[in-house]
Amino acid sequence: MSDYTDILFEVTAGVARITINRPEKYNAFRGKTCDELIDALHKAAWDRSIGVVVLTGSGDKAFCTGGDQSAHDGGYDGRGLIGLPVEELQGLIREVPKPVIARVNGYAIGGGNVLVTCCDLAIASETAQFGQVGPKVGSVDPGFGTALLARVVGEKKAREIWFLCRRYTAQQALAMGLVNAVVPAAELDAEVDRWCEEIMAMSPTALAIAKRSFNADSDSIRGIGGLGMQALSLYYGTAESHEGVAAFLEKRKPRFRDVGKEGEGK
Ligand SMILES: CC(C)(COP(=O)(O)OP(=O)(O)OC[C@H]1O[C@@H](n2cnc3c(N)ncnc32)[C@H](O)[C@@H]1OP(=O)(O)O)[C@@H](O)C(=O)NCCC(=O)NCCSC(=O)CCC(=O)c1ccccc1C(=O)O
Repeated sequence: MSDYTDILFEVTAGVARITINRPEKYNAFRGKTCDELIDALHKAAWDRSIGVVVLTGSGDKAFCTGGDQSAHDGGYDGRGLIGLPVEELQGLIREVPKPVIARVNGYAIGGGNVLVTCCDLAIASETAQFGQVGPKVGSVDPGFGTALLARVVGEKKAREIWFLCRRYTAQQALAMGLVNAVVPAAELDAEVDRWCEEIMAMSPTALAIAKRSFNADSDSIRGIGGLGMQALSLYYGTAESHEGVAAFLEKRKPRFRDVGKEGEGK
């Protein structure tokens, strides 16, 4: 695969930059977007001339806002259990044997926030906003999105993020350890370049070993994610989940408690 439609892929001075290029959808991903991201990450992973991967979104509104709700009809439009190979994508960000930096240029919401969580490092513009919205739109990311987030920001904060679906500023994300640095929007690229240059001066093998050893401690979460996706595919078939997607698309508040009785937690 090389003729990408949903992403951009460029390599400069050992840095692979992968950009989700769907600004009209606030860089939400559909099945094809995930497949292209997976393909580009594989390329970057095994090219020895590449030392760092930068993941970002195009434009200045959004880094990524998760699954494309307009491509969601009781499941998304691609392959896998829920029509989006997100667990493969998230796992691959962790498997790439070099640092992956999230360059967060705007909203990192839902699955976008999960991508930030999975990246090794994250650098945000002052205008970035973070949060999970699953319980508001009839979804959840029950793997790295929950359990790894808890490792990153702490159990109480992660539960707050998921249970209340609030939005957090870049400074709040910095304070909770979700990002490494916050800079004015105009300085984002220069800051990311600085971090990449420093990394490029390091031993690639030492970095790869360090990354894998960090991962070893949290790799069991991948199994939880697989189990969770199996449950999510059943949840997507319920009236409760359909109500969340419909409410988002119709720009109204969801009425979860008025719909069918299939789900738990009523
Ligand atoms: C991102 C917002 C907070 C922006 O809010 P606001 O500034 O008020 O602008 P809006 O008018 O809401 O949006 C502008 C414009 O963009 C469109 N848009 C935004 N996000 C999406 C999206 N995800 N899909 C499709 N379109 C989107 C929006 O419709 C507007 O278009 P107009 O044509 O101008 O009307 C806000 O938009 C927001 O909260 N978006 C919700 C994003 C969302 O629902 N994401 C999916 C979340 S599901 C989840 O979190 C589960 C977690 C997960 O990771 C996962 C796991 C397994 C499978 C899938 C997922 C997954 O992410 O879906």
